[in-house]
Amino acid sequence: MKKLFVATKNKGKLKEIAEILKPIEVLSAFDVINENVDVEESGATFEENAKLKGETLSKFVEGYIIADDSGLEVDALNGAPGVFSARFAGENATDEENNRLLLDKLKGVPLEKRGAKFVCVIALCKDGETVATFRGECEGRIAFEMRGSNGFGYDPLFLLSDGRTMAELEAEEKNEISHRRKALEQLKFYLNNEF
Ligand SMILES: O=c1[nH]c(=O)c2ncn([C@@H]3O[C@H](COP(=O)(O)OP(=O)(O)OP(=O)(O)O)[C@@H](O)[C@H]3O)c2[nH]1
Ligand SMILES: [Mg+2]
Repeated sequence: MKKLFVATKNKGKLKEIAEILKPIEVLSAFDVINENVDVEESGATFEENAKLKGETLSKFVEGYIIADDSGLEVDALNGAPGVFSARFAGENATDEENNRLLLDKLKGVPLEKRGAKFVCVIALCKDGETVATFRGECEGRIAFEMRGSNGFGYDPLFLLSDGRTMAELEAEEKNEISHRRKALEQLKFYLNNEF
């Protein structure tokens, strides 16, 4: 079976990527390299950060590796937290802290002005270079309170058009519609011609 490394430390992402890419076998690059590699996500865009992570980690493994840089863009906050989504409430912030800060910043903002989207950029890399990048987006609104316990990150606050939050969806349902699914579909199409 085909194998693909993923340059992520985020277990939630890894699980979704593995599910979506089946039957390709997905392995975390961090499980097979011995060194302690830390990539500074200093890029201004999801594309830049995905490339930084993928290119750096590709030097430690054989063959193709993908990196996922993703986040939430909120209209009323001019696209924030964006590339800072994981560290919105501080460098080692928990999902709960990030969600609370987001609710705080949107206090008093009515539902029609709470538009937001999730963005996921996947970089496909090999031998220190990026081969291609793929972008997926998913639109919604920011809820007034957290609901649901599935998924990760901002899922409990991400309201879909059917009234449920992303965290109220079963894993399979999220993987049908998510930004990550949309980006990975393009990767799958690309790999079919390449891999
Ligand atoms: O509710 C969510 N549902 C999602 O599907 C999702 N995808 C991304 N995010 C948020 O955006 C950050 C990514 O930041 P990020 O790409 O730097 O990843 P990370 O630092 O968690 O792991 P790594 O892959 O860099 O190792 C994450 O931590 C989350 O806060 C999501 N939130
Ligand atoms: Mg990160």
